[in-house]
Amino acid sequence: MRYLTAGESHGSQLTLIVEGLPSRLPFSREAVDQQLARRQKGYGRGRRMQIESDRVQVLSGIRFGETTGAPVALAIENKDWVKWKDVMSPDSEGEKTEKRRVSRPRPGHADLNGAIKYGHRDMRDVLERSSARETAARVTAGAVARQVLQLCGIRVASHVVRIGTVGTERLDPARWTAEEIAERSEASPVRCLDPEAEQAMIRLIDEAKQEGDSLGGVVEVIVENVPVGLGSHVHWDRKLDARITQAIVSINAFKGAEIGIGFEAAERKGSQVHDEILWSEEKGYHRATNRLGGFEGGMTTGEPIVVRGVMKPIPTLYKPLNSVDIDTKEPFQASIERSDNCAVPAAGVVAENVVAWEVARALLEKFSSDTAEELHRCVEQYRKQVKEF
Ligand SMILES: Cc1cc2nc3c(=O)[nH]c(=O)nc-3n(C[C@H](O)[C@H](O)[C@H](O)COP(=O)(O)O)c2cc1C
Ligand SMILES: C=C(O[C@@H]1CC(C(=O)O)=C[C@@H](OP(=O)(O)O)[C@H]1O)C(=O)O
Repeated sequence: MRYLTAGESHGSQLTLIVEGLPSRLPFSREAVDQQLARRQKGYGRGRRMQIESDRVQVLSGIRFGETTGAPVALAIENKDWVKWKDVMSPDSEGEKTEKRRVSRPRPGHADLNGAIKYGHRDMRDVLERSSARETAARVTAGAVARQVLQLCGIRVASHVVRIGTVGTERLDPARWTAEEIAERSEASPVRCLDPEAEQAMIRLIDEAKQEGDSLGGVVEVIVENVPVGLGSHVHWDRKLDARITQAIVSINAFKGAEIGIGFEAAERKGSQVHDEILWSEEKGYHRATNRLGGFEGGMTTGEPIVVRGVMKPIPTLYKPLNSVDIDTKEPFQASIERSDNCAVPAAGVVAENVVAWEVARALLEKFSSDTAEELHRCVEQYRKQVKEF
């Protein structure tokens, strides 16, 4: 299974093609729209989110609520486009307008590097595509992938574990199910499970906004009921933990990812890191702990996948940073029209969906899956086989 996205932030729409889905998979447009709506929420978002109301349009590959096995083409309209039609015109006869031309690169964005690399004197040709607007298409891909996961009883959830200096304790996995995490985080404006930390995070976002500053943070994604042995130890690019961390770091503004206790493993002794193996009639093989976040040797262990991603603070600041105009080579202080000042809660939804995609992709690689029924049968049979191993 693979996907491609296309589209600019202020162009007419985002386009997504998903190829390799099983046929006869029930497809719910409402479930995709639900994920899109979740991505638009979260305390700290800017005015653009009041303009957009993302909904998926199905162009091909689905008939009467089921996949046919053909590529699925989907689109999400950019409502803001009506105000940008002349600036974003694809017609060669269209006037290459000076209006909205960008000659002032914003620190922390792709503007300057992209302009130098692709030879653009108008950095709009870079920033339109580098914008995190594109994450709406990636959430759509993840929402489609979740329909594969749902068929196999695999659940995905996420929550915010840090914004700026305010963080929460690690979850006790025995206490929290994916369903509870999803429910509780959804009820919180910052998608945090701890009510005290939630209030402190909100205060921090308000303070940063008043100062014209921005904030980053950390999100955690949990995937439950994953079969043992997704991914592989035999080759670097088949290791699922590596694919998942790449997916996380590919989200705009994400600078790192860790599996399980991640960087904390460096400080601990081996006996405090590795998860002892147990067996019982009821559960089959399982682990006493899940410090390694559901992975050994690039393969799933059957314990929940636990992955965290760190997001840098939003680079566009109302408090201006120094930069250099590429026309005059003169220094200037960046001024802005609108921006998010914290997008960590929204980015958590993106993280959740890119992880869902990678898990579904690994599932379809492992199991025979021309039809949804075939995939379901193979997964069930394998789960039985694992228990009898
Ligand atoms: C959901 C989401 C919303 C974002 N919103 C903004 C924004 O409003 N303003 C901004 O400057 N950056 C925003 N960003 C971050 C930039 O897109 C990102 O920092 C930039 O494209 C440069 O990429 P890099 O940080 O990965 O190097 C957002 C990121 C995400 C994931
Ligand atoms: C449009 C979205 O996020 C945008 C991501 C973004 C950036 O620079 O990444 C900048 C802002 O866009 P604009 O400059 O149009 O206000 C955000 O609103 C979205 O998440 O759908």
